[in-house]
Amino acid sequence: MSDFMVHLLEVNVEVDSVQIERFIRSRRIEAIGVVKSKRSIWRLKTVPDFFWAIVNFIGVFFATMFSMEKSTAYRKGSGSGKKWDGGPGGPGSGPYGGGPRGTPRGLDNVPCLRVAPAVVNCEGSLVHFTNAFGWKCDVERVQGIASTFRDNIPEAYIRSEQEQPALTTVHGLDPGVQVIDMSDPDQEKVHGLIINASQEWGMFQIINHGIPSEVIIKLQNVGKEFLSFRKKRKKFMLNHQGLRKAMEHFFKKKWRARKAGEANEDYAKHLNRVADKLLKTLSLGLGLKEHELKEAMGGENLQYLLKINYYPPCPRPDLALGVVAHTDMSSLTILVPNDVQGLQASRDGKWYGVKYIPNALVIHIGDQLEILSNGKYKSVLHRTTVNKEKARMSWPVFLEPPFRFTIGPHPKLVNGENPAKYTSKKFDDYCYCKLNKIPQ
Ligand SMILES: O=C(O)CCC(=O)C(=O)O
Ligand SMILES: [Fe+2]
Repeated sequence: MSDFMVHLLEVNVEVDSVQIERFIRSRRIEAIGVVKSKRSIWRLKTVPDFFWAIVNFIGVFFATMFSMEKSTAYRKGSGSGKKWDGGPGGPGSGPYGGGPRGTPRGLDNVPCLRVAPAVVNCEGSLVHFTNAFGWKCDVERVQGIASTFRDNIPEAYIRSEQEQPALTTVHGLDPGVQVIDMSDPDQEKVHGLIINASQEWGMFQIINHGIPSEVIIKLQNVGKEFLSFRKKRKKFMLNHQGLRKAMEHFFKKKWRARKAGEANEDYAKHLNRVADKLLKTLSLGLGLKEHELKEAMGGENLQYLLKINYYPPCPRPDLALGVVAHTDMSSLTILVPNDVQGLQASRDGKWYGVKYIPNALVIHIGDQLEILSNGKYKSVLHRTTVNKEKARMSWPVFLEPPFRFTIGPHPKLVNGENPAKYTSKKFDDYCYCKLNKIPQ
């Protein structure tokens, strides 16, 4: 345990995450000096997008778990990535050079979700929210709304007819998102399926991946435990140095804090292995050497961010969405759901339910991988529905490049015949543009 670090970077309790995410993200970037111009989130069009009680209530980052040095770099937003740094485009400097602008599938037009460090204070129907740099905002608690409405929901949560799950979900025979058995002795076949699914859907599920079910159950229990910790005031602050203390504050009892840390550590170790395997396969699928794709995402500085989503029961699951359609800004997202069906993937403009399979991991290709692969792999458009009786939860881990790492189409995939379809830029700047709907 000595060199192990779990970073509790955030507790966004019971709030509409989009309001929060836009707020923190913009401020955060300003604060670390990436965007030099004085941009204020409030000057941008922050039309709050009301999800049905989507909650990113705790983000446990175990990215840089093996090195304090790396974690400090991460905190300062200066993850190494020297090799690709100095790519085109300066901080907040308008158009980025190099390669044609715009993206074939319109990554620009797709919303995204984001988490970041914060302190949250619940008081009555409001959440007072303060980010790591001291900026504050108040957000209404959606959990409160969930408990006051029995048969209907506030207008703001009713999605348009083009989005309502009851009207837009495909039912029937379509095979949907592929389920891949990682233990199949025919590994060539496994590789082929992964590569194909990443091109066609941008999403697949893996079973027999080698992560013991107890490890997954323990991870889930940490989130559930937090949920059952019902207090008027939940306050928690990121603390890189005093992590153990922070955990103790959060879980109140030392043994609980230790249990939570160990659960994440265990999961992180296993996940690392699964991720490496997937990235090697995806690298070969692009005609690169096994290690080249991971290297192009930051190599050993690749960040692992765990988020926990909580969706309370909703009286009108036909009208509302858990999270609206979005693509992840990550390179790869690896998600564990609970047993309440809800995740949906889009393909050719249609929405398909992703079948819940006990112990399966749902793999999403994220924006950075679409960019790196110059469009060969597809960042999957996905959303979640909610349930009338049951709360849904999910535990996605986002594999992301360090903030200051430059991502663009891999140089080996670009030539006269295959020009770059995406501009290269630092991951931080990518996120800023996407969150604020600035063309990439
Ligand atoms: O809850 C889920 O299954 C998906 C959540 C999600 O898409 C996200 O957190 O980015
Ligand atoms: Fe997502």
